[in-house]
Order: sequence, then structure tokens, then C-alpha cells
Amino acid sequence: MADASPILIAPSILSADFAAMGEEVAAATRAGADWLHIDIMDGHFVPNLTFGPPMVRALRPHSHLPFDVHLMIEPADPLLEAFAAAGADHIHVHVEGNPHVHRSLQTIRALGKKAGVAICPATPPEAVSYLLDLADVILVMTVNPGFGGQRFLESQLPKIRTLREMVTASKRDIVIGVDGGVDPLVMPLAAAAGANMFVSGTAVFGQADYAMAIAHLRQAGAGVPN
Ligand SMILES: O=C(CO)[C@@H](O)[C@H](O)COP(=O)(O)O
Ligand SMILES: [Fe+2]
Repeated sequence: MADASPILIAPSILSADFAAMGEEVAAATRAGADWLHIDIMDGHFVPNLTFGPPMVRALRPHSHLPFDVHLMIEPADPLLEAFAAAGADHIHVHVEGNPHVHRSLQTIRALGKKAGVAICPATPPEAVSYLLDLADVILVMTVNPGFGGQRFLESQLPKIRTLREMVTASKRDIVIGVDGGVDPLVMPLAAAAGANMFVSGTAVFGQADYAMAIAHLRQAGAGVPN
């Protein structure tokens, strides 16, 4: 998961134009995104519905960037193979709602993909402590999952700090991502707490100039000691 850039920006297509998704993905790619974040919602684990593997497959030709697929579905296991086959590069499974999440991560890795574990605001950081041997990414939800455009929960900053300490102690190269309400004001706070991947929907796709929006986020998080 090593990257030349210490800061990874992953625009979330949840805030893109659903009627022009292929072009939106291509535009975010041209604009300098590092990963593309794809939110999968099932109307059960979260109170909203988005799309499934066919959308991931349809978008695949529109970008060479890693597809970062955030599964807000319960259960996730029956669909891991389908998302991998559709073109997902990283697959995040929630610790909540997936009692055998360690096995889910094993499955994702066996499929040749990066394994991510996502953690909701009300879940303590210790919930991922027995997953550090497998996780490539920890995705810290900084809003309650289900919708874009919510306010960043500053209550999650101590959790990010704790997770950074846990990752350092594990001696594994695990990306810590933040997802929800990320904008240029939030960037230095989350980066200082130890995040190095930043999902942003509204602050990218809600702007007229995606390249400027991504550059602004990157700049705001750069050079922050953690
Ligand atoms: O997973 C989710 C929401 O559940 C996120 O990926 C959102 O799509 C982020 O959108 P903004 O908060 O940046 O608008
Ligand atoms: Fe997400």
C-alpha cells in the first residue's frame, strides 16, 4: 500500500452526478485523485441505497485509479467475490454487522485485493485490534454512515490517534483513512491525529473545479506532523 504521496485523496462518488457517473469518475481521475471511493449501501445496514457490482464493473474502464469500495452492507461476505470480479481494488467491510470480519478480510486478501476494515463512530478503536495482522486499511467513519454532506465528528479524533499508535505498534504498513465530512478545515486536524487517507465527497464533487478542490485538500493536510 506504499505510496509516494504521504496524503491520499479519495473522492467519494456518492456526491457525483449519478446521471453521468462514467464522466465524473474520469474527471476526478484527471483532477489528481489518488483513489476513487465507491459507497455501497444496502438500505439495511444503513438507511440508504446506492449500487452494486454492476456499477463498479461499468465504471472500471473510466479510470486507472484504485477503486476503494466501502461496503455498508450486512452481511458483506456473500458479495465479496462479486465486487472483486467487478474491479474493486480495496474492499472495506464494517466491524459492525459482520461478526466474522477477520474471515472477511482473509477472503478479500485471498481474492488478491487490499483488505479494509471500516469502523463506525460509536465503535471503540479496540474493535480492530485483532484485525491488524490482516488489514491494509482502517477506514474511520467520521460521520454516521449512510449519507454524504454530513458534518465531521471531532469526537473521532482521539480514536484516530489511538489507531495510529496501534498501527505503529503493529509494525505493519496500514493506511488510516477518514470518511465523512472531510473538507480543507478538517484536513489538518485529521492528518495531525494520524490519518493519511481522506475520503471526500461534497468537498470535491460539490465544487466546480475538481482539480482545485483536490489540490486544496492535499495542501491543507500537507506538512502536518502526527
Ligand atoms: O461512506 C460515506 C457516507 O456513508 C462517505 O464516503 C460519504 O460519501 C462522504 O461524503 P462527504 O461527507 O465527504 O460529503
Ligand atoms: Fe464511504
